[in-house]
Amino acid sequence: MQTPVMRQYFGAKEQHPDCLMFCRVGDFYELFYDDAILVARLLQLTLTARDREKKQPMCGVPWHSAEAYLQKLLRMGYKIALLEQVEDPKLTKTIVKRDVTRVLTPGTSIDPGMEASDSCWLASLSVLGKGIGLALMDLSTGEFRATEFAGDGAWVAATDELGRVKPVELLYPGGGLKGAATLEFGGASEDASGAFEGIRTKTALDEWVFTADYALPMVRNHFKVHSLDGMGLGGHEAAGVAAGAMLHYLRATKQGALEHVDGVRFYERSNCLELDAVSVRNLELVEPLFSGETVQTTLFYTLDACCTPMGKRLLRATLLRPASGLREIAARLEAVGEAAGDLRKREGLRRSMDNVLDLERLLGRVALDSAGPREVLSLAGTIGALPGVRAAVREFGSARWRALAEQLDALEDLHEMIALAIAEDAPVNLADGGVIRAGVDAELDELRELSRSGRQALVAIEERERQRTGIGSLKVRFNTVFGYYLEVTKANAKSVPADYERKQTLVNAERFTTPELKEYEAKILTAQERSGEIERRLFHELRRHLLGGAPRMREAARKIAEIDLLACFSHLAALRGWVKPVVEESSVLEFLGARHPVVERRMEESGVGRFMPNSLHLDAVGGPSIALITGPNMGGKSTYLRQAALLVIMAQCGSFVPADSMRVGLVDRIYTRIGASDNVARGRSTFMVEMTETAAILNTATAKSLVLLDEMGRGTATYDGLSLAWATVEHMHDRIGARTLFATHYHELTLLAEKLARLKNLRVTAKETAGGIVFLHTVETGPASKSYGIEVARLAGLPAQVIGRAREVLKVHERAETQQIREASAPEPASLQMTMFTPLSQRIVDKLAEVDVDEMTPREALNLLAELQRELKGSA
Ligand SMILES: Nc1ncnc2c1ncn2[C@@H]1O[C@H](COP(=O)(O)OP(=O)(O)OP(=O)(O)O)[C@@H](O)[C@H]1O
Repeated sequence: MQTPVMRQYFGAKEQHPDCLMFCRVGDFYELFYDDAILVARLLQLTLTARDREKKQPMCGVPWHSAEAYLQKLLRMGYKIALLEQVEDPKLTKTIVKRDVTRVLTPGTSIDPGMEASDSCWLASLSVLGKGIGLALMDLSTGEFRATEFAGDGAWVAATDELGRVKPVELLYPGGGLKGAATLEFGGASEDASGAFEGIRTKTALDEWVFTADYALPMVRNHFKVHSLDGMGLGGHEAAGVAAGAMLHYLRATKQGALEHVDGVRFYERSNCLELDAVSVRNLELVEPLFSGETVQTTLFYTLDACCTPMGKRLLRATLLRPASGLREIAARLEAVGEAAGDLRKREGLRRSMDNVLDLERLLGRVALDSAGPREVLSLAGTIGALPGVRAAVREFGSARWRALAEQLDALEDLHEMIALAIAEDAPVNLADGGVIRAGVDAELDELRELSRSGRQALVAIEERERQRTGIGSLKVRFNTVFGYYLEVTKANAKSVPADYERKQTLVNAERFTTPELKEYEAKILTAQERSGEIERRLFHELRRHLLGGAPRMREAARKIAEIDLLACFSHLAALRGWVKPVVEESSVLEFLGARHPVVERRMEESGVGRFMPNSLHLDAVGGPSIALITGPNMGGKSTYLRQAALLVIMAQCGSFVPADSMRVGLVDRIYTRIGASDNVARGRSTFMVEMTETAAILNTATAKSLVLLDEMGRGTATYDGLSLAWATVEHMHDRIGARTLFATHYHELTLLAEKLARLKNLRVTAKETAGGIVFLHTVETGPASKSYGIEVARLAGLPAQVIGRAREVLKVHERAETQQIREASAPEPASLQMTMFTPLSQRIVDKLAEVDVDEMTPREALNLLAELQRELKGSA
């Protein structure tokens, strides 16, 4: 038979089938059945059972230390429902009522171990007609935004955005995303579904949640507006629906009133220098290429000199979405230049932010009702620093600094509100008392006086009783179970007067009370209880008032982030001697004496070597638009390619760059096809991944894009790879005209320079010395010499005859190949196929050369003939 608790448990489990049910029983959270088996294994807890037959497995964690266990499970991607006792067990005669008071999910719970610079995104994806809506929320800061994708590439663009943002949890319509995608977007869905694999927690919601009729009013009601136009969501129904479904989910999981979520912003992905998920990963903008590697390889790490968590988060977001407007970039660069040039003012500004803590997250904690008195004091401390920041910004004269000083609300009234209400030495927990300042509430002051005098009276009683009984060690003590008592050691128990009433006997001591003590106890405890109530009421009133100012605090946080980011860029520019890039409306990409910011810094830190500066000049109109880079392995080709992209990203973010000079015409999008991907784990071959990425580039790059292609074609047979690389370069040159850097091992491609007017050959240089090849890492004009392989072999000690013979063979091959390729690069594509590579005929020739005709029977000769013919036909 089921016990009442189990009945409650099953009822709750039925409503939250996808959650681990943590059921509060006394001082424990208990888990039952499959949940218990799973959690015991995951958290290494002891599995017990409710019954003798062990048919009802269970395990539990102490309630007061549950937090750490919950966080562990959330990090693993699980969802948890808390089935709490919702009435005081002391006040009920029957079974205590239990309800699910909160559902914790990876996207809705705030991980205290989260880095300040990290965001924890909950994503919601809607499909409405041909449009896809995406909403994103970071509950810890209240950041809420939405966007929309339409047209043929919608599905790919949406999944790409998910790949960039990397949400921890995704909400989607229960009918299944893949189904919806196939329905609406045909073949694209196959690829797109891959992007979801990286998201650990996927939560399907009923499809009606994602309808306009339900979801749009949800948004309007939450923000108390009549129309969504004001938030930029007018005309973007799919985005609005995604946002509404998310609010539904937050309500269903009982996340509270969410006062800090005070608006949802519509954003356009195309309003910035576009970086797809592949490039973000390849360029290691915010995360190392392979998880587990050190973060020091990321651009974010190299550029993070921010003073505040808001600044760090904005830096990260900015690297993922660099600006694409000249005016915006110019304004930032001007501000950075001014602050970089004035050490005193710049340091003044950075120091002014020393006491600025995580304003957004503190506000988030206040809104989610998890902030204690100390955190409210931290909030006050942070707000109190704002006037100083504003004054420091006012020192500067450029337009952006002036605008920021103007717009930064120093929130003096909110600071005063907290400072007047909360005691400076307030405890961590509200329940400990002493939170509200004296003078705020007359009744509270009176009650405090009462309990203070009560306690004084107890001291007096202790002193008097010691005199009276002659027991020097007699003490008045308190504990929550027995209240106040007189404690006397066992040895002295015989000296206790008759009017003492025994309360409790311990091993070494006896505890007593007296009518007088009882009277004081009642007084003190009532006063304390009452003042606790008043403190709670006042604290919650303060919280409500503060939340009234939430939109202003969030706005101030945004301004601080901008100020901090500009200060960070200025600091790096000055410290590292970086220069201001010229960002213009042209088709040029030019840098002189430039360095890879991450590699250079790592070399400096390790004290090994020095980064060799290098230069580049490309011009999509008129000048060379494609640089073909050849040279030995380890020569620095990849570094050179990435460096070009990183400098463009930095410049368009508004940062100075590590170069003697740099000029760049606005780039609309950066494409990268770099090295072997680790997508193989997802079951697609390296070559397939490579070609998919190349296809995306060839289909969507424009004359304003920057394209990096590194070792294209390596994943397949040499001839296939070379042909594809060859055709790709031609297409980039003739049809797209994007500024392109193409690093390759196919030496044959360098001959393309004779045919393509806007292609130039560059080589990374190396020098042969007695001790081996020394990489100079300089980039020069011209194709690389081909014989590095043979040189390496010589240094490795291959016999001189072999090296000599290899040189001869190489020469013959080079001569023949050059001739063939020249012929192949003539316009007719058919001749390219036939003359350049003849692998099949080569195989037939090889086979014929192998046979000894004298040893063959006529039958064998005929068989061979048939076999060769089959091969010929099979390949036709
Ligand atoms: N300009 C430079 N100055 C100093 N060191 C450099 C420079 N460029 C690259 N390096 C260093 O040389 C090494 C090889 O660079 P990189 O990986 O770019 O070579 P690669 O030519 O792409 O090699 P592979 O063809 O094997 O991929 C790296 O460790 C890098 O730190």
